[in-house]
Amino acid sequence: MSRLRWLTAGESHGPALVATLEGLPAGVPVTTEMVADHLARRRLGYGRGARMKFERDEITFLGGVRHGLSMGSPVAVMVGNTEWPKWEQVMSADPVDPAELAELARNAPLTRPRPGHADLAGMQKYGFDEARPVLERASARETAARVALGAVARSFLKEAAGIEIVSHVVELAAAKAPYGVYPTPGDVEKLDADPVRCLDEEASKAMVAEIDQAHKDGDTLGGVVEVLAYGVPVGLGSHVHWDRRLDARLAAALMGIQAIKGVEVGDGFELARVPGSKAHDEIVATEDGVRRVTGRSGGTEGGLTTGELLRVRAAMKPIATVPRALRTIDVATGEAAQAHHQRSDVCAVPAAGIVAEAMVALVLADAVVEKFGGDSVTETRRNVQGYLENLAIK
Ligand SMILES: Cc1cc2nc3c(=O)[nH]c(=O)nc-3n(C[C@H](O)[C@H](O)[C@H](O)COP(=O)(O)O)c2cc1C
Ligand SMILES: C=C(O[C@@H]1CC(C(=O)O)=C[C@@H](OP(=O)(O)O)[C@H]1O)C(=O)O
Repeated sequence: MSRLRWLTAGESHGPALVATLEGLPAGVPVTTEMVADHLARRRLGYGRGARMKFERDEITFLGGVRHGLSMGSPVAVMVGNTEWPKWEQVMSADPVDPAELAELARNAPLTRPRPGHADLAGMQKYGFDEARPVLERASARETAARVALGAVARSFLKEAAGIEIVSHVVELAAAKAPYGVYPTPGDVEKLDADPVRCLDEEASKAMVAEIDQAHKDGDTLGGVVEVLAYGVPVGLGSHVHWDRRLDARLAAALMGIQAIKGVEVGDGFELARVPGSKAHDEIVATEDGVRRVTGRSGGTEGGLTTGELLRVRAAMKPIATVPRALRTIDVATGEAAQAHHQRSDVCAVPAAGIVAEAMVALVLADAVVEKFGGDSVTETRRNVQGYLENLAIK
């Protein structure tokens, strides 16, 4: 069961986000630059709103890392919000003079909850009369903290087991990339240079056109991202209990990303539409050992990794803050109203792909530590190698 523990805290317009990762072996290369690179990738993507242009992610390690290597102690990282000076009173931890707050337009009560965001249900559940205390934490700003930890997790995966993670956008509204084209780690630079992180040029253009049209229409869009993990050894996760199943752990982690409403492992829902003879991956003996002729399962069977390419997809619903605002009620009066809207992303599917990579990295890192242990990454690597060399069936 889980060996790596991780938590995030912090609000969208608070001073910073913080994240901790406990259980990481010592000796994992971890640098501020490494985290900054992944946070910069999360900011990419055609269709993101104004905030992405002016805000910066300021990274500070607070613990767990020394001279570029993890020490085995909890890793703590802080991602500063450079927007903070504008929000110091609105989001102050300590009480602020109500007269001073009343002067601030930014602090106007958000009483017209947005359909599709956490606003209304959060206000009802926590007993707030406006949405600010809900949306501050529901916001996907929090995903910056996950991506920071994901950067650490993927460094561990590479060092311990040679695992590498890639993601791409496969659908954006009605535009689709050709099915069955899987980018490799060598394609990451090209993917990151594409406005929507799609490998296929035609599909990329169609996706950009979808975003332009939605922007003109005052609307928002969702899409589907696919995450691939190369080099995953056979036997992560387990068939023996539901919460040890790696497919279940991946699905929960991906579904835990804001706005993700569907997860598929391998061919997922499509497998329900074809007979068994076209659904499973036949097993053959090759010079490279036991292999599968296809990759429909997405690299897991019975909750265990098979040693083949791990492949999961996540479907993101359209952004909730629709510029052509949707119908709602003003909770202060009970009257019909239009949902509050100031600024927002038109589409954040490319960014969601980077967050999905981080979630897959954290789940796989947990599963590697669970199976192979190790207080240092050298020990983990030795255990991985020893296991693979001694597999009874290769
Ligand atoms: C990377 C990313 C960026 C997002 N940007 C916005 C945004 O600008 N405006 C918005 O209303 N929702 C945005 N969302 C979606 C909301 O965070 C999400 O819909 C909300 O937290 C409610 O959760 P739920 O959609 O899972 O029900 C974004 C999500 C992600 C993953
Ligand atoms: C700040 C980020 O994403 C935010 C996620 C988000 C939401 O509602 O989820 C709403 C927007 O923030 P605001 O309402 O302040 O414009 C996005 O910019 C980020 O990803 O770093």
